[in-house]
Amino acid sequence: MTDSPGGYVIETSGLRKEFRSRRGLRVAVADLDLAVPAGGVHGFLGPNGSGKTTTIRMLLGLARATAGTMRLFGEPVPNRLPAVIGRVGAVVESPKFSPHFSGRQNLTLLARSIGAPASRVDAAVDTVGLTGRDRDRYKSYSLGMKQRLAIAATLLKDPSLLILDEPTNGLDPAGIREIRDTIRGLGEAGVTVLLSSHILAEVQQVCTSATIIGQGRMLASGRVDELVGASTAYRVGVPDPVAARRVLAEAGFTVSAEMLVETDRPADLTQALGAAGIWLNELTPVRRDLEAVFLELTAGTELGGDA
Ligand SMILES: Nc1ncnc2c1ncn2[C@@H]1O[C@H](COP(=O)(O)OP(=O)(O)OP(=O)(O)O)[C@@H](O)[C@H]1O
Repeated sequence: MTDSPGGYVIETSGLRKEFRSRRGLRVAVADLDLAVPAGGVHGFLGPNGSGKTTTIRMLLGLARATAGTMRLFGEPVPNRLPAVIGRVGAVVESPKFSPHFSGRQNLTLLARSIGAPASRVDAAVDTVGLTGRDRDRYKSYSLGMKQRLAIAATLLKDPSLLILDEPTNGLDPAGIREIRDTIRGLGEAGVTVLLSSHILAEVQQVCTSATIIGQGRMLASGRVDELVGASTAYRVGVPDPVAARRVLAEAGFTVSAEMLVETDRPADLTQALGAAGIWLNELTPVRRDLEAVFLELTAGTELGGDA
């Protein structure tokens, strides 16, 4: 739940971060307006170096913004961070667990140190699917299990916002799937999750909404189905593709080699063909996946430049 009047759990406005070094000024985040709605899993997507970690670090008070404003649960941060941080769980860097203790022992120690009830350990272990392996030593865990334990650690304080920075980095497909299932479960349980990632397929499967950034700037934001559906291509099947291609070109449509036409006016397409006496035997919408949208939007933004 959120106290924010706009219903957003995370809001930034004109957020900017500059790094100064001997090599000059590097703008890591520029004029970023982020709005993460309450509930569900929100993807925070961008190529390497696009400013995701820097944004998250600013939200958590780990880095100072050069300009702009930020709110968590409607409260301005970093000023009011102490008032809201108890409701925020975050996995930004690899947490330090003791390798010789079991996952459960690590969690129990942590729960004690933050004053969380011991009963939360059971709930956290269960939520991340570590039940049955929780009494094994941490050092025997796979990378995926270690990452799930890191998420379990953030759940000890029963957060309503969970911020995960590239939680599947370095995991194999099975590990990625485990984390994905865990995150999906958390979203379904009513936790708002900000999931930073550059793995598109995973985000598309788990996120309800997403923000795409490139070179620290917002490129697109909205519900995943809207982002993906913003552009729909149609596969056109006709008995005479050569004639159809000519008619469609004259009507102002661009037709790909595979007879795909990108348009939001399929009725105009059928009308143009029908008027020329060409009747369709197929008109299939082909939705792009998030990866295609992402690659298109972020083309040329992979290399962070010095300003
Ligand atoms: N402490 C720092 N000093 C100087 N430059 C920095 C610092 N931290 C980040 N940067 C630069 O800011 C830009 C954004 O980096 P950031 O780590 O936020 O990107 P990211 O989207 O999280 O990337 P990745 O997916 O690789 O983790 C990069 O160009 C990076 O080199």
